[in-house]
Amino acid sequence: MSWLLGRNRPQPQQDAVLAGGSDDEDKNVDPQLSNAERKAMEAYRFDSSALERAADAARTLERSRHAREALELSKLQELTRQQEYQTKIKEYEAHVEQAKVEQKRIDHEERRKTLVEETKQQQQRAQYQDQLSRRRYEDQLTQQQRVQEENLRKQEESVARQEAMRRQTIEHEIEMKEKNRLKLLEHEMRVKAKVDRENRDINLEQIRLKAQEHRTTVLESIKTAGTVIGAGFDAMLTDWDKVLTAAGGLSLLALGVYAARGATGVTSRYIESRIGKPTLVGETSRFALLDALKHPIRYIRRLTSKPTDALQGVVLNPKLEERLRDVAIATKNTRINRGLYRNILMHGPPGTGKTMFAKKLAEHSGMDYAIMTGGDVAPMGKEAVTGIHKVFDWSQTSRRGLLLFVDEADAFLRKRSSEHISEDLRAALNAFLYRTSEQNEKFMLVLASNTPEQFDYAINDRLDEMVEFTLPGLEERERLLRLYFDKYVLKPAAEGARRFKLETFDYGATCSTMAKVCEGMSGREISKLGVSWQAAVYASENGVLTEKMVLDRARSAAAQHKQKMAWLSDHERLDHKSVTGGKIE
Ligand SMILES: Nc1ncnc2c1ncn2[C@@H]1O[C@H](COP(=O)(O)OP(=O)(O)OP(=O)(O)O)[C@@H](O)[C@H]1O
Repeated sequence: MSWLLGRNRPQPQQDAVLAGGSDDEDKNVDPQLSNAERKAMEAYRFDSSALERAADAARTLERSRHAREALELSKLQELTRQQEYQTKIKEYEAHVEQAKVEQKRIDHEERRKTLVEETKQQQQRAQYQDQLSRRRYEDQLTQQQRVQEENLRKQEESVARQEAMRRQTIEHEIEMKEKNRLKLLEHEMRVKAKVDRENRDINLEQIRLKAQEHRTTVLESIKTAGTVIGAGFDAMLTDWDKVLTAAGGLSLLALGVYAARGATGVTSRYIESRIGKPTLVGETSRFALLDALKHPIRYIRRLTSKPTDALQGVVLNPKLEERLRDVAIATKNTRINRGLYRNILMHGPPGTGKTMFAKKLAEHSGMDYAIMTGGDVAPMGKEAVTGIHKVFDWSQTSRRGLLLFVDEADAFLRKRSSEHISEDLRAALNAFLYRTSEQNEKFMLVLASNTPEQFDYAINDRLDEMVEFTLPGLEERERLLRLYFDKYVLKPAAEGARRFKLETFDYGATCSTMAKVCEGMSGREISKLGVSWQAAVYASENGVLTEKMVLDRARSAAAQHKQKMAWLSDHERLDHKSVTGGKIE
């Protein structure tokens, strides 16, 4: 419609029209008027030229052939523009809706976060409250414990004071009694002395009479005996037959005595070589005839005893236990099948259970065992060879099969090339080698040594199995401590032994603590610790073994062990590494 109102017309023309108009108007304005009055008048003036132009245009349009189409077109354009506006409005509304949804989502998210945060804070608050209450409870417990300990201490002190008082009273009583007794004795002696003094003459007379009587009796007896023997001799010497008979009888009696003595010696020597224990054998489970007569019940019990577990009461590391179990099974089957026994070497630090296992092995396999010590061979000198042969002869006669355990075997089975070995020892070694050159179905040889590197090579050559016994590790120490705590403390306490009571504490935990303390100690040292707990109870005043006493003994044993290790000379450290299990502290 702008073209209709002439807005799109070129500006100069319009300006010209406006200017023209203005000129005409200026002509109509009174020249007498001031500028201000003129301006005020212009404000009320109406420019009708635009309306006139519009009317002209409308007339021109009415006259135009395309007026109708132009109007329709302009209407259409107007409609289109309105629709565009509507679309934009709708888009805008959609945007607004979306913004609202987004806002809602953000609000929801915010609320959720707030909720999570609040929950977290509540949890933290609850945890903190919980911690506080726990701490309060622990504090209460500690306080109670302290009070209890204090009470206990006071009670103990009071008991100790009472005990001291009681002891003082008893001592005082004893002292008084002793004094009274001495006074009484003195009085009695004094009275007796007085009486004696008064009766001295009578007593002397009595003694004199008794002595005279005794002398007369003796003289009478001698006189009678002399008369009888003299008469006998007189009768015998006058009769020669009686003399000859007496001489013959005496000679026969002497002969009988000597013959009997000789025969007994020969028989006993024969019996000893067959069944008697050789001097080199220190300990044996084999019963001699005499032992069977002396202890028949023990003998019968042993005959009827069932084989035990070879590792019962022996605590070793699991791998070694497994290996020894194999050895035990093999040995038992060898005995059952009358096979050839294998020779075993057990080496390792002292007190690690070598002898113990050897005995158990024999019991488990149903064999007898005999223990000899290598150190006993050297002092026998020239007799050593005979001694060794006796041991092997005796071993051959065992019906059940014999496990011959040679402890400290290195003492006489050392290298022949060594300068330290004497002639007698060399001969003993040769005898030993001779008797063990072949494997045997009568006896099993088990050698034990702390220093097997000293063995003669010929001995090494005879070994079928070598087993190393090591010092117990932490786990084994704990098992050993439990074993010996049970054996030496719990059992006697449970059996109600007199003056043997045990305080209640966590025994398992105490054993674990001690296992750490007793580092480096051998099985023997730990078993001795068990005995020392018993000694502690017997030495205590009230006969109660407390946890503190148990731990104190363990600490003391560990300190002693350290001291022993420190005493090892350099020579021992180098030569006897196996004494310390390779560990030198
Ligand atoms: N592994 C172990 N398990 C249980 N007890 C043990 C063990 N080792 C040693 N003992 C205890 O120590 C004692 C001595 O052990 P044993 O005589 O067997 O040691 P060893 O190795 O033969 O020592 P040594 O080389 O000095 O002859 C045993 O009687 C036992 O009480």
